[in-house]
Amino acid sequence: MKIKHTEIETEQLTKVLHNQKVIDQTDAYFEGGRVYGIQGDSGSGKTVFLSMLCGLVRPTSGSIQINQKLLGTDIMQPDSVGIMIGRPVFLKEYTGFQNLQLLAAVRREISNTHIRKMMDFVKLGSNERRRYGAYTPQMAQRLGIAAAFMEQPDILLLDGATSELDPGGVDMLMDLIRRARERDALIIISDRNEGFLRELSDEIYYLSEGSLSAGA
Ligand SMILES: Nc1ncnc2c1ncn2[C@@H]1O[C@H](COP(=O)(O)OP(=O)(O)OP(=O)(O)O)[C@@H](O)[C@H]1O
Repeated sequence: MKIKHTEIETEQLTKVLHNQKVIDQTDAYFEGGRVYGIQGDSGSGKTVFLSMLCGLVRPTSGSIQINQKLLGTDIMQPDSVGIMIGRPVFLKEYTGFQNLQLLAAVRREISNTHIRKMMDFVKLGSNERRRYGAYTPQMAQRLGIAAAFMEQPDILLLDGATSELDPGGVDMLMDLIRRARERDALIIISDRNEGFLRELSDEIYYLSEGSLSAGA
């Protein structure tokens, strides 16, 4: 049984891009069992912030600790993380199922049966033989969601995860996020769909001029 309680803490986190402080000396604390919504104008730095939390972008200065381990020094990425940032990237010649199998082969924690169940859950089960290259944008988004959630990660970072989804798809994603919260996952979402963000978030933060502030 998992006893670990997941925590992410940033201290004086700063990212400079093109002489602009996109993130500016930001202190933040996130913990498992909660959903955090990040709002902010286009270009305010939401993607950069989430990309730093999973080790995809290195901070200019300051630190990120995940379960007391320093990201970039003790660990290069979180041990257990599901990420949806930007468009999903998969191999075009492989089917969705084969793409998920490839990802699952890294950790070897889940079986083909589990992957098949996940494909069914995101409503791609009936398209098992279709190559990813022939997927519609909505199918691609659903496969990205399956990839992010299938190993039941401790941390979920979801940036624009509702884009391309129809209302049924948004409901499915909300269901997955709620289940993840129930098993104590730490979830941070940034999304243009404000209703989705407000409905799910335990806490909302606004990112403006490089700083996070608590929202209403
Ligand atoms: N790889 C990069 N190189 C240089 N500048 C970048 C890079 N990525 C982002 N930026 C800049 O950093 C700033 C923040 O971008 P970011 O994509 O994080 O904003 P955002 O809040 O996610 O926007 P949106 O809501 O439109 O997705 C922008 O000014 C952007 O131009």
